[in-house]
Amino acid sequence: MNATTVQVPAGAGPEADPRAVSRAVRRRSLALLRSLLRPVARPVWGTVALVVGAQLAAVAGPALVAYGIDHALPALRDGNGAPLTAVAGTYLVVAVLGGFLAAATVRASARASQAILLDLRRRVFRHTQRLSLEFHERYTSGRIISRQTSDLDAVRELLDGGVTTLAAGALSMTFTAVSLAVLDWRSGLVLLVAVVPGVLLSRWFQRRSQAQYRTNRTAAARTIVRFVETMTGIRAVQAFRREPQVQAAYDELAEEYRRSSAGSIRLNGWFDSGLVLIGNVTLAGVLLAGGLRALDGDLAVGVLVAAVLYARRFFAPLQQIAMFYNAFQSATAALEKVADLLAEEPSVPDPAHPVRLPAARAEVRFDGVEFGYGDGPAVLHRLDLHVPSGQTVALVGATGAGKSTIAKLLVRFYDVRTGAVTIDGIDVRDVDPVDLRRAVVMVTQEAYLFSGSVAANIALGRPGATRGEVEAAARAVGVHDLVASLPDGYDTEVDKRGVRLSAGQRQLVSFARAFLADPALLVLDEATSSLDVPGEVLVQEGLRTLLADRTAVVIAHRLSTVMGADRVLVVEDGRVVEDGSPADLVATGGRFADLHADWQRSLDRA
Ligand SMILES: Nc1ncnc2c1ncn2[C@@H]1O[C@H](COP(=O)(O)OP(=O)(O)OP(=O)(O)O)[C@@H](O)[C@H]1O
Repeated sequence: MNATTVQVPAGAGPEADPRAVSRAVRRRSLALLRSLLRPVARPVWGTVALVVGAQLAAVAGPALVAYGIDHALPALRDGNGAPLTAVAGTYLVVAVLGGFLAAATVRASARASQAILLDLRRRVFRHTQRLSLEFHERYTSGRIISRQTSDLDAVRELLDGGVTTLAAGALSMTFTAVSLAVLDWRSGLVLLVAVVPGVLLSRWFQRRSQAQYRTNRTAAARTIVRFVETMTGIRAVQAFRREPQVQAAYDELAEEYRRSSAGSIRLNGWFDSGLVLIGNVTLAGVLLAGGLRALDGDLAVGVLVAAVLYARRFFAPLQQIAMFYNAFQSATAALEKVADLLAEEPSVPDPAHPVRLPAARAEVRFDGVEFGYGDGPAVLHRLDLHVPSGQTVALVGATGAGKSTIAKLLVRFYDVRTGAVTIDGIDVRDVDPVDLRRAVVMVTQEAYLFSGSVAANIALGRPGATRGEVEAAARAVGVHDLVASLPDGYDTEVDKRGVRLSAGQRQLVSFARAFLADPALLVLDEATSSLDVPGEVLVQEGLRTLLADRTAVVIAHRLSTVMGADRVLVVEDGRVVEDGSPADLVATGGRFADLHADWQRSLDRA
């Protein structure tokens, strides 16, 4: 989906009326805006007052000039300098005050806008993190990055001066027109006539730029999404030598982005030129009409000068308004998309009445579990399973059989369609999320390490763990010697700038992390990649320590792991087709016995 497509609100089906959808989207983004403004109401009102003050000060200038020319100068000629001193002093005070108010406006609006942005940035992160795995599989990382970067940037651009410029521009035009009408209504009429082409030109620009901006945003979003997706999959790109094709596709998108940006610059150019033309013609009109009347003695010279100054001022803000109108549009679109993201509900909601599970024994049951991903076909079909506390169960079966799905239901990455998954007799949907996270830990194949030290990565298992506890966990799973041999020992950085650990080493670090977490139920997706023999032995020993004294469900890829388990479940097409101790299953013959024989043969060959 591209960046500007209006997304269907949560719960609305594909048949929803598009107008109702866009109303819902707008309502949501307005509600978001209101909630963002509420905490900064005072600075916002302060900014409004400052903008009004600054514009009043600015509009007073020409009126003072008119008074100076028509009254103060003649008085001076008659020997009375007081009016001129007064008007010059007032002019100076107003000018200084105007400058002060303008500076104060920038400060006040920056304070409010930065507070709003901080709030929004935090909300987007907190919310995205809270959303369930199902959302993250659906919403590409490129789109999430767009929300956090270009969309928040669009809002920032508007808030950083855009809103105040728009408000100040509109106020300046209104005040100028009113002042001119009060000072000399005939000159005001000339201005009124000039407003007609001005409005027509602005309407034309507004319509064109709306379309143009949409094209721009789509092109920008497509470029970002393509970039992120290519770089995320860079291994596959390089492995399959797809660089030329990927480059060509990206070049095309970048060129489209350039073309649409050039289009909007051209449009702005036309609009600016049109405004300058209308402005100059208006000025000439005011000067001509006023000049003729001044020659006849019907209009004071000072008023004529002030009228010319007002006419010059009138159209000036339109250019800025036009410039920020684009920013305004893109910020509105961005805010809609961010509001849309914030309206996403986790598909795995926290329980309304959480049940505490302080000391889990981790007796696990699947009772008539049916499950499928999203609206897709069922992957598990009425699965019944009982794992007593302390048992190690190995799940084996062909790829796509449903092993990982069983594991993901245990840690509640997803909720079942029917039936229930229980731990110690409590439905996992009702267990207090904090207790569930403590009781059930999943170690995934990829053994993801965050940037930071090895110690910090192990300590993730139990926040607040001491260095002694981290080391003890590392010793237990047999990774201590390895860590100690790294350049900075436990403080060695494992991010891109630091040491790169091998797949087996990462696995051991993730075992240490899980050991430290000490969950009652460990769910482990064993790595498929085979290691060299010493590495393999280390990992197997680490695994044995990790699995001891707890309930464990292991998606096993190694014969040694399977044979070390208390029980083997053979999964086929979302059903458990064999269940028993490894030795019994080999003895009775069947799928596992065949699998065991295949495994044995491949080991003999190796
Ligand atoms: N996120 C997902 N969205 C939709 N379908 C999925 C998703 N993950 C898995 N599936 C489907 O569910 C079925 C079971 O997949 P699962 O990953 O549980 O199999 P598996 O036995 O763990 O396979 P493997 O050994 O290859 O990891 C497959 O048909 C797969 O296509």
